[in-house]
Amino acid sequence: MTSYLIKGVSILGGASADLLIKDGVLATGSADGAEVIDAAGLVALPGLVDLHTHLREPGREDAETVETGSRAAALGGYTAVFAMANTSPVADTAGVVEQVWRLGREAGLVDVQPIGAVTVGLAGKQLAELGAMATSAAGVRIFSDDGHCVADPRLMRRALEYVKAFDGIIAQHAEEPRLTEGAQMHEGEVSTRLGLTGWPAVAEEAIIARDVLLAEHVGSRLHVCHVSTAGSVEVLRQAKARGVRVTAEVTPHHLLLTDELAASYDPVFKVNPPLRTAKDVAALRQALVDGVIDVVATDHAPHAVEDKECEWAYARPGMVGLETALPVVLSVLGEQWELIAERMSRAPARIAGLAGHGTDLTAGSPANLTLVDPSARRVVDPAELASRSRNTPYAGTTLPGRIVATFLRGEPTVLDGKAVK
Ligand SMILES: NC(=O)N[C@@H](CC(=O)O)C(=O)O
Ligand SMILES: [Zn+2]
Repeated sequence: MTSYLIKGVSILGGASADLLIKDGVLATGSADGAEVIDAAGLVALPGLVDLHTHLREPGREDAETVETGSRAAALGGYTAVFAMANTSPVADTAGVVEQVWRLGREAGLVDVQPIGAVTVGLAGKQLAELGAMATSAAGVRIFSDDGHCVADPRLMRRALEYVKAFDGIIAQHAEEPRLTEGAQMHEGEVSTRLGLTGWPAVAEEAIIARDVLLAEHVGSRLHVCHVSTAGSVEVLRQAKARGVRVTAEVTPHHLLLTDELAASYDPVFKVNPPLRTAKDVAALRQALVDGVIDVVATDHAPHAVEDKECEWAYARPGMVGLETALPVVLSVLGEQWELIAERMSRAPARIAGLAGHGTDLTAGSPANLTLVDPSARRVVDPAELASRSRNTPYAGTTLPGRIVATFLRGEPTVLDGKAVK
């Protein structure tokens, strides 16, 4: 195995230092024979961990595959991603989660950890084989019907009870379906002006409020996907203060973009939950700093051209995000490297119980890390994305930061800003 000496790097914004990688781990001692990487001006972060990625395989390999999504992830500085279960067939059996897990291993660019569905076929009627997925080779710990809400409270309670036995997590896409029928965007001033049916903030907040009570009652772990409203933040703040075992994520796009963008009628801005108001964006940013929101998760949602380049009403919701997540977060938080490492690497690894990721880059830990050039600026060009899909809301936008290199267990997956395979 090649050894690497990363010279003159700033670890999490600290003074310039050298990092030695030997046999896949961070090491001390002689750097003889090591390949030298000049990292002057670069910042080293633990490899990023994404709790919410849609890889579309099996079923929609025209939009993304485990391999193309893994490459996009590595280029974004990620060393692990959690693959959502809304594939076709749905990842609701040990067989499908093992298939996704195996495809991830074969691609070898990031650790792909499958998320299992909560209900059979995401239909919200009957619990899936959670235990069989947990004990499968994929070792599933997180379950989600994401794309759909587990709306039936009795089913949600049962799921929380079931996973408690093995300290599993139910990740909820919080959307009361009766309140979002026909919804095209956030319900508010802009939706009224545009004449589009709205998804009210309360449709998200009501489910989060219900679920934190259920999680508290059961004593089990709840994770809230893509929190998007100021009211949700307040519900979470209160629940956490009471000691409820709840964690939450926010996407980069909900930290930056607002519902005003829907006025363009460009479906690239159509996403679930929808882009909200500037007031919501401000509350989400504050919650991320406070820790009421634990992690940034991409909700990378690639879609084929025909599903996005059509009329707003017919377009599928979702945006790609793996390759722009860190630049967007940098533009929002600035160079707060400790905070970025916590919210994009350590906290997600800790929540998921993912060993070897989100470490503090000291000798002995697996060399899962990424090198970022914070002084670089990049104009986002959809044509340059490694993802098989092009539905980025940042086309033509200048974002700070460039991912220069990523290492997975000491092997480079990205060098000089390019994927190595
Ligand atoms: N976020 C989205 O708008 N879409 C996601 C599903 C989801 O995360 O809810 C998708 O699978 O496309
Ligand atoms: Zn969702």
